[in-house]
Amino acid sequence: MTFEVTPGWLNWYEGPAKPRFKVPEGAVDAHCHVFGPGHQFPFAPERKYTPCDASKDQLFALRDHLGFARNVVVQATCHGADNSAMVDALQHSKGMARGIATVKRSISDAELHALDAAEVRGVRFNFVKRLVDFTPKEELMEIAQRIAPLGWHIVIYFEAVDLPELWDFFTALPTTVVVDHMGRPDVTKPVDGEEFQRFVRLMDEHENIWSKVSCPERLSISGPKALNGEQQAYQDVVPFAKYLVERFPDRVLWGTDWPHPNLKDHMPDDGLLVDFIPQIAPTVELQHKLLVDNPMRLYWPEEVK
Ligand SMILES: O=C(O)c1cc(C(=O)O)oc(=O)c1
Repeated sequence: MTFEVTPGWLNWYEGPAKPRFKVPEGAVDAHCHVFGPGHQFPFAPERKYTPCDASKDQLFALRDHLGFARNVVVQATCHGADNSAMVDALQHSKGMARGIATVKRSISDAELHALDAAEVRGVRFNFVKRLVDFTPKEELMEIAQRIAPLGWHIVIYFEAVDLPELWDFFTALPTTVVVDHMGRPDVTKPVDGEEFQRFVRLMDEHENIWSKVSCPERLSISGPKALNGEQQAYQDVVPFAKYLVERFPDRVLWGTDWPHPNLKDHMPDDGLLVDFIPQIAPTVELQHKLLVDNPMRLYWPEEVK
């Protein structure tokens, strides 16, 4: 099957810079995706966008180039609840990748156990309306109750304005909960303003809630863009991510978000995205927690003494 990409689609950046920031040994890129390839793993009929291909081999090449050791591959919405491209990536990673799946309520216990055997460690619940159709909360809660005994966790993706309405549901989830991209704050608003502080309170009051301090390229309004060697990219996002890293050092994760679905303005140089890390995690200790200790505890606990 061949697919035509969504008009205006930006392909991931080829030939990224070698990062100047040397990530610690054993670092984990805890949020990335694979897309297809479409001829091998067709995109889902219910998808809201059709991306370019971004294969597991291209992902692993990027991992090595950036100096990372491991990946967490998050099911992209363009594959719906067909996790085969993501699982195929895990199975070819030599144990160096874990996965986050999307599942429907109709999934059987045997299918869940097969995903577990393939090193899937969680499910993603997506509330971003441009990406997915609505799923009733009772269906999601039923899935949550079924995956909890596997020791899995739940990844949630939502926009900051929707947090009040989703608060009760999120805080009732029975597992560790990981928020994608800091709950997508509006970075034109102040860090100490009501909206971001609501998110901080969510993490403050609920010790099972973690955050990915990822996607400055998605959230930034001011730039500058991570292109052409820029070492001070996305200045307006720095205070938000740094705040979370310093306040919740043991509950933050970082990921490239490669291949960066749905960016409209520019495609960042992933090498320069890595150079963003010391802006938000300014000490060696914070960097080690963010890139090694925290993701290892969540995704490879059997290797953590
Ligand atoms: O903001 C997005 O467009 C986006 C989309 C997806 C996905 O389609 O799965 O994942 C992300 O992490 C971010």
